[in-house]
Amino acid sequence: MGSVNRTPQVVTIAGSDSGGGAGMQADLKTFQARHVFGMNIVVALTAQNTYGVQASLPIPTYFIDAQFQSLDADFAIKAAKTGMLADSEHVEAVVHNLQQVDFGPLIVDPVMVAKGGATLLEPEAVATIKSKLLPLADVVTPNLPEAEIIVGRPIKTNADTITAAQTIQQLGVKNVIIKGGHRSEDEQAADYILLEDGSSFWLSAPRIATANTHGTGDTFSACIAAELAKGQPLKSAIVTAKAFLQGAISQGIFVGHGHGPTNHWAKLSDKVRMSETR
Ligand SMILES: Nc1ncnc2c1ncn2[C@@H]1O[C@H](COP(=O)(O)OP(=O)(O)O)[C@@H](O)[C@H]1O
Ligand SMILES: Cc1ncc(COP(=O)(O)O)c(N)n1
Repeated sequence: MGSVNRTPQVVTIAGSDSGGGAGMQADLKTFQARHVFGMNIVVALTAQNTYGVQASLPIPTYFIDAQFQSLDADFAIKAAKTGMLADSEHVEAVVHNLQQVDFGPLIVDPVMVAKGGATLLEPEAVATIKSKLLPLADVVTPNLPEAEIIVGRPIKTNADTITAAQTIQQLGVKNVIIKGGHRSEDEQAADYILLEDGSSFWLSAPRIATANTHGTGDTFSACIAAELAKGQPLKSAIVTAKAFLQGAISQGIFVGHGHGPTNHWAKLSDKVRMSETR
């Protein structure tokens, strides 16, 4: 059947956000906006809104296996991303399944704590992510607090960011992106990218003063996966993701009463700048 499986297909392996702004809902909205066919493997459910996470429920791991098997039996998946993985048992289940399938390049967003403060990954699972999941990853996208936990030291300066990326690369992941969204004192939201070939660069865009940043990290990694599935080289996939985020944060939509989501209908921003140094 020559005509099937020509549409780029992408899967998110993540937690569900009932509020629709983060987690796999942000991923699926991003996939739709970037014109790829999105699928999902649910690892955990959350009862969540723009105020925070009210409850969460990991899915039994046999059901994670079942979802992997259903997708693998039918689709030609060209890129995958992970998000909320809950705990060590669920990280192990995802790793085990990823070893059985070929879903293309893997983007690991090492989600640990929601912006509202809720735990999305039990602290004991960080070691499992480091030793078992990161070696399978083509790209890892920690924010600054996640990168600090992975390397086990504070990241205060640009030089600290660069050495942290090198340390993370040594864990066996080819390409590392340390996102600078949390450095709120910076006028620019600057992300540092260290690629497999040893080259590196910063991607910056003007920091937007807004409370609507729920799901930014999910959206960013989902956009990279979407662009890779369409065949874009990694470097331009990352630049597109940054431009998508800048648009989605600056051209806000307003729902809920707390930290609102971003706008997945927004146009790509032209405010992203790439530089060798900061
Ligand atoms: N206020 C902001 N203005 C502009 N860009 C932002 C802002 N907050 C985050 N970003 C960008 O959004 C992307 C996601 O980063 P971040 O918010 O740090 O991720 P996470 O959701 O994992 O904490 C990065 O490219 C970051 O630079
Ligand atoms: C199910 C799920 N996955 C990921 C996030 C992280 O998003 P954020 O850090 O923007 O709150 C979240 N809040 N919920």
